[in-house]
Amino acid sequence: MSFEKPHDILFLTKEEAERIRNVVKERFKKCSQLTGHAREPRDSKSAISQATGASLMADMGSMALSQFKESKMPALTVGQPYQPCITPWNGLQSMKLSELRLETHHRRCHLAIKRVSPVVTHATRSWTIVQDEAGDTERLEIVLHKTRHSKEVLESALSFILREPYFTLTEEGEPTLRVDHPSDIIVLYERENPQPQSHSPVEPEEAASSYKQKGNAALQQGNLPLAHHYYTTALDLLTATSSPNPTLTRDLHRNRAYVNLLIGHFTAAKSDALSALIPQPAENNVQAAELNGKVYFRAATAAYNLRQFEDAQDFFEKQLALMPANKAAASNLARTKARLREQREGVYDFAAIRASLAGGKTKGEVDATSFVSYTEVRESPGKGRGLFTVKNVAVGEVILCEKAFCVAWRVQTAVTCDVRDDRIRVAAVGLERAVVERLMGNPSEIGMVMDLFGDWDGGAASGLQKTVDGPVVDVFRIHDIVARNAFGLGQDTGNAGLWVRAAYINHSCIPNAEREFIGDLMVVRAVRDIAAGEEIVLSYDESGDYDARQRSLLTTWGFECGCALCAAEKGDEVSVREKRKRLTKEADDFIKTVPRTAQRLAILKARRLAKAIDETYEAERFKGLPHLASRGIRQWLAKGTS
Ligand SMILES: C[S@@+](CC[C@H](N)C(=O)[O-])C[C@H]1O[C@@H](n2cnc3c(N)ncnc32)[C@H](O)[C@@H]1O
Repeated sequence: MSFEKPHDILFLTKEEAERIRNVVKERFKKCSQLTGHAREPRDSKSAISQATGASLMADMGSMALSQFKESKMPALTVGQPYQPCITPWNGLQSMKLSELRLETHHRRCHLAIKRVSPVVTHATRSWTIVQDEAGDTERLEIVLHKTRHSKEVLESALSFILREPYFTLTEEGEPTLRVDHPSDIIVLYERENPQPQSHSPVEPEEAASSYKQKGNAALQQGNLPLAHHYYTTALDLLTATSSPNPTLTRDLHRNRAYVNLLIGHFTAAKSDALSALIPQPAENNVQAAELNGKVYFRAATAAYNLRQFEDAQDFFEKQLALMPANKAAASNLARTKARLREQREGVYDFAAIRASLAGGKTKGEVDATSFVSYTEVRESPGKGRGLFTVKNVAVGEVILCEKAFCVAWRVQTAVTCDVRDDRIRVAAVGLERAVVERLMGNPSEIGMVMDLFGDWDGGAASGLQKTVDGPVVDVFRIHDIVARNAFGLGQDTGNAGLWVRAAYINHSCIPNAEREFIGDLMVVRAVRDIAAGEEIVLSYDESGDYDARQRSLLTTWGFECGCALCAAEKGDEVSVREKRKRLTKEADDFIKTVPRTAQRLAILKARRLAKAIDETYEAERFKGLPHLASRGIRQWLAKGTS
């Protein structure tokens, strides 16, 4: 079984890699020379016209402005992490563009700005020209996490607040305000203060009612973030009154629950739905029963998506009690019970799950959940934490089934140059984006993802997940976590995902388990009997070539494997390794070109090749150890002659 991550396969010429490294180094040099220098004012007219032209070119798909012109993939520098702002914006001091200093994080400050040009959109970054109240203009760029709810953040409004603005240089050496962490930019949908100045008790309610109408209109137009904003503004107005109108408050919560479901904010959707319940309505109150039924459906759907199946079952049952003829409620309840069986007992209908994928009915996200109770996370000496069994598991038995936390299909990738180890890699940036977006919408899940292993620990802000301005997700931690914990999905090399339980499984070249994927459900099975308390180990890289395997483990995962097989292979003469490599290549080419229904002569050749590879493993030193290099040809033989 392979643990290969498609996004780590990189085909760059030496020259191209060197060029990327030089661009990065050049920028660093410039940045450090300019640190703390005062900002030069920009000519606003020419900045706006430059952005307008660039936006047109970007829209036309022109690559002329891409910083790495020859590279097919966009390039990013990684490894200069800084923590997101953790102070609410109104606790930060206001500053002006004219006060910006180069290569500086303006801690404890905020900038209020408005957009004055179109947005220039590239694959991994978007930029625009902004103006402050003094009329000064500057460039503003969002790197990677530039969309929310499939909309460009910079295009979603005209006014923004930047918390603790970072002023730096682009790869081309142009000064820019740069946003990495999505929580460092606050979108202001309206410039006016929604809080009425009058003190009459009726007015806030009228204003709230009008915001509700605006929210409904935005919802009808499909502008979900704006609808969410209006409902929230209305609720804030009502909460500030001494006796908020209960019907209007419930209407707003019910509507916002719906929007939250649509934008994938399941924690908030559940809480909104429960706040919209009409308490103890009369039994013959048909309208109340209908509204409460709707609300239970929304709470149940949110709980289902949060994989809180006990709650989902309870809410669907309550919906069904209020709406006995509702067929969807009955089938949703049955689905929820099936999830509970999977979660509690590990009982899966794998055939049905496979069938649900047939004909490309879904992208691959199956309706199933995780079963983890045969395992626990513990320290694994020399390897950080690991996943251990809590009971004896027989060969072939399922140890763990896990539904992906997040999957990116046909994942977008980018070349990264990591300044910490000067290595060029390809990162699954599409998966990073999807994880960040999921966490920004569901802060209750931040802790379990941030607990995974990554090189950047988040510094002083590592435990913080929320301020009054909303969730805080450190994108640099997510980058490192995805780099060390994501898997490609089986043979389909275009997809990648994050499984937060399986992410604790360490590597061994002599694994005791293997995994397969049914859509985004990972199924881990024992390949030999495993005793209770033993560590589960998978092979991250199955290459029979010792040097290639070590290189991949070191580059992608940051460790040198010390298993018994590696120790034995390390002792091989270089000439033996070379011979094994040559024979393995011959075997690989043979497998690729000769069909499994092969004739006698081909079978004889395959046997000869397998034997020759096996003979490169010295019998005494490799006693009891697998011969990884001959595995491919032996599998061909097993299938071809069966
Ligand atoms: C997917 S995580 C596995 C869980 C991780 N050990 C933890 O503490 O969260 C992968 C990381 O675990 C460590 N690791 C995995 N297998 C290892 C091994 N055989 N020897 C040393 N470190 C290993 C490496 O740091 C690697 O980048």
